[in-house]
Amino acid sequence: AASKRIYFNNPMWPGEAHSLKVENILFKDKSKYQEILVFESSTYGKVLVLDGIVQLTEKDECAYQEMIAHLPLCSIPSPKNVLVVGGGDGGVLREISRHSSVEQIEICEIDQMVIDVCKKFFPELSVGFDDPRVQLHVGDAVEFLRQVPEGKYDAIIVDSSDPVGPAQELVEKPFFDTIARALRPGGVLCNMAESMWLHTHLIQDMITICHETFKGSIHYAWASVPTYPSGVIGFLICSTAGPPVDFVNPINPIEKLEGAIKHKRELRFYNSEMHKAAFALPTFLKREVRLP
Ligand SMILES: NCCCN[C@H]1CC[C@H](N)CC1
Repeated sequence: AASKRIYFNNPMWPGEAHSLKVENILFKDKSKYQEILVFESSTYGKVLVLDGIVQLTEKDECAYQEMIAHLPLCSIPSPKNVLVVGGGDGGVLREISRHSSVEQIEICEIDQMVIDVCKKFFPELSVGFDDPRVQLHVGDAVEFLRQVPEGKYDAIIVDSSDPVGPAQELVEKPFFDTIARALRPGGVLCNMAESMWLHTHLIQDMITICHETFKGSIHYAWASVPTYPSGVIGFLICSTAGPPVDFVNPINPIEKLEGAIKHKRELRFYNSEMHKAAFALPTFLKREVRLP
């Protein structure tokens, strides 16, 4: 029988849709926060979908998880305390665990069902939860960050879904204020920053907020992720003002990860050249978005 296709339309990308051929549906339910779907695709392996938006596929998740973790962690000298906001699939945890300097990895994910579903269907990602340095908090990161001691983290990674639904508040100023307070001087934030082809207004709004909130450096980087809208995803890397010794250097990685520690799973996307290249921006973006 002709296999089914799922079309991914969304008001976040009007006038276009991405589709994937479906072999079979593996899971479909509603959590307290969102609809969760897992299916076996014909060409991208298993796929996780939240509220009708592709979150990850087995084939291309490496690009997003590796870049969102290593762009910040290779920009500061020996990160120790790291916080992940979102990231309930465990992929970012898997990547952070490659850094031998890291002593504690906290994660605040709002939806327990996402964690349970990923442990069942995406062991290649949820393996991240097995690292003994990981401490899981299930709850709203907006509240979680309010009670975090000042200056606790060297790095915070916001691995969020789109700002429609549970992740709405994660692009608003009050949230960025709590992030800046939770970072040590010279600490670094890396958050998901949508598509340069589709969302330059949203990117500009986030950069304006970050420019007011983070007194260190602000950089925009991007990577190719074929199953995300327009095939690319951006990252905002912001640092708090810090003493010169902690100079954050996003563009030229100071931590060479490739040879660092033997990890059961090889890197598939990240390397130092890709790290540097990620910060090269097309002319239209430099024109449309005022990067400080
Ligand atoms: N943790 C998996 C990735 C979550 N981030 C994605 C960014 C792009 C969005 N359109 C979908 C979620």
